[in-house]
Amino acid sequence: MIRIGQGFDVHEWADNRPCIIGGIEIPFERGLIGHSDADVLLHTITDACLGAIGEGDIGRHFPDTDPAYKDADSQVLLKEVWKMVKARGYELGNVDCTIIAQAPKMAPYIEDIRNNVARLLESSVEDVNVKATTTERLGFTGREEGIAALAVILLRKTEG
Ligand SMILES: Nc1ccn([C@@H]2O[C@H](COP(=O)(O)O)[C@@H](O)[C@H]2O)c(=O)n1
Ligand SMILES: C[C@@]1(CO)OP(=O)(O)OP(=O)(O)OC[C@H]1O
Repeated sequence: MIRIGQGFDVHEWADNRPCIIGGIEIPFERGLIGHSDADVLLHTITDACLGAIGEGDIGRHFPDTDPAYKDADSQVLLKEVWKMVKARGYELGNVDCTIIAQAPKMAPYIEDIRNNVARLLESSVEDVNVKATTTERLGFTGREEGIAALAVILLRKTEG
């Protein structure tokens, strides 16, 4: 049995915030705003996992009104959701993600992010793909007001 899930998230840029994407701190003049650490990519993957198992979305499980999640490490949130995935008897088939950002240039950090996502999903790095695109300066990402991320995940029932 296989299940598919998709995720999408947006966070706004701000000064004096760390830029954390995929659990990796990226040297950049700005960072992302959120109730948590605002890791747009990990939120997207978390939502894709929840979608695949029919469990709603990240805000339902980790409300942005709950002080427990103030400045939360999004890696911890994804790990919690991954436990739910495993408890239902699923493992990763593959996950494919896109970071939509005019800046920073993501290419130097993509492999580190990919390895970190594979670690969080207890999976092989070959089953994780992370890519980036600009929007050619168009729209809110192009104006560098914020960034967005998309993910599609395939889960499969573990054998036995
Ligand atoms: N924030 C980004 C955006 C893009 N890249 C890399 O550049 C390539 C070309 O981007 P276009 O938006 O012009 O298609 C893209 O394929 C990525 O490899 C990046 O590193 N960081
Ligand atoms: C992660 C949570 C919880 O801290 O907060 P934010 O960092 O604001 O992120 P968002 O992507 O808006 O979604 C879910 C939230 O509940």
